[in-house]
Amino acid sequence: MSAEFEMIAELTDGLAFGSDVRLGPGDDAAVLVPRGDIVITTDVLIENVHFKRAWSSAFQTGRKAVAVNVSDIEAMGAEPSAVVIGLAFPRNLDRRWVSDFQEGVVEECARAGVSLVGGDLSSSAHIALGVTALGNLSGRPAVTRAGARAGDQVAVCGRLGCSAGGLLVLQRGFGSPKDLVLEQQCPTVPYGQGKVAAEAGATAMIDVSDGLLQDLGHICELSGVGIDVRTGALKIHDSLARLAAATGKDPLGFVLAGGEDHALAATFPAEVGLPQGWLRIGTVTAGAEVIVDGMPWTGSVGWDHFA
Ligand SMILES: Nc1ncnc2c1ncn2[C@@H]1O[C@H](COP(=O)(O)OP(=O)(O)O)[C@@H](O)[C@H]1O
Ligand SMILES: Cc1ncc(C[n+]2csc(CCOP(=O)(O)OP(=O)(O)O)c2C)c(N)n1
Ligand SMILES: [Mg+2]
Repeated sequence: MSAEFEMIAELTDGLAFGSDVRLGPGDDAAVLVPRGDIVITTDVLIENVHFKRAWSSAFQTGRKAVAVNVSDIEAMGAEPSAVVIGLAFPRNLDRRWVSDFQEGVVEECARAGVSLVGGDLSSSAHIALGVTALGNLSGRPAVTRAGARAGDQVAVCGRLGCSAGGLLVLQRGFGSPKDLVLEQQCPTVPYGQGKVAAEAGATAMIDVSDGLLQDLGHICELSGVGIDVRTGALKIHDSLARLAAATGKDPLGFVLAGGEDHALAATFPAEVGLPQGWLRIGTVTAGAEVIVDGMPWTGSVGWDHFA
């Protein structure tokens, strides 16, 4: 067998599949049994842009590749079902990196409740990952970015600011606070909460990947509304407060604009009781943009690949 096919056989040996997988890896394409409308999303992760081998283990990178993609499925109010992963890496990369990466992929797939149903391998100068995730709506409508209405509550579920704090720690050559670094190496996605929010009546939803203010701005733009964020309602994790104090930074900067949180942000009608684990952080207004404590925000709103 060629080295490539041997590797594929190793990577796909012993995978477990959900009940909606008719055919997994090994053929030209996988076959899934849909439950209602299907949602599909893709994100690439590039070495030295999204992760560094010196900062994250292969296992953590495998987990992150799945987590950041499934997070978009959650944000549509869907139940994650399957992922396919394209993996390109240098010919001389230690094969151990690839097998550890795959262990991380399999671990996160189990946490997220998805089946790995296919992929692709290629050689390349740097490690590049392309992940596509699918989810089922089971008869529910998708929760888009376009449904927020003035008067709605704005709420989040998940951790804000920790991943960006961890990035700063790593950039400065440190390894602690450990909880922040772990969040950067692989964000904690609130799996299952997308469907919970949808069933609770969420009117719009997004996963926070580029920074809370920037991502809430997408809801404003597509819903034709404004959002007023109340900073007093935001949770600032203890270790983030310590990092901010030690580096002379405003902890709110991490929480409002850090990015890679993969928390869910959603809007709910005013009369709805928020599901457990969701924190109200603001209100949808009749305006047209995101404001903070009633004022325009002059700081960074988040990550831009091409700025
Ligand atoms: N190269 C592309 N071709 C087609 N659609 C794209 C492309 N890049 C991004 N999009 C679409 O633009 C929207 C915003 O993309 P992005 O900011 O990456 O969203 P997210 O933060 O949810 O990953 C998504 O609906 C995505 O599918
Ligand atoms: C080596 C390295 N440098 C910088 C970052 C920070 N960073 C990279 S991408 C990104 C934003 C999220 O990525 P993106 O590709 O925009 O995801 P999407 O919004 O499409 O889900 C951030 C904060 C990082 N994680 N690793
Ligand atoms: Mg994207």
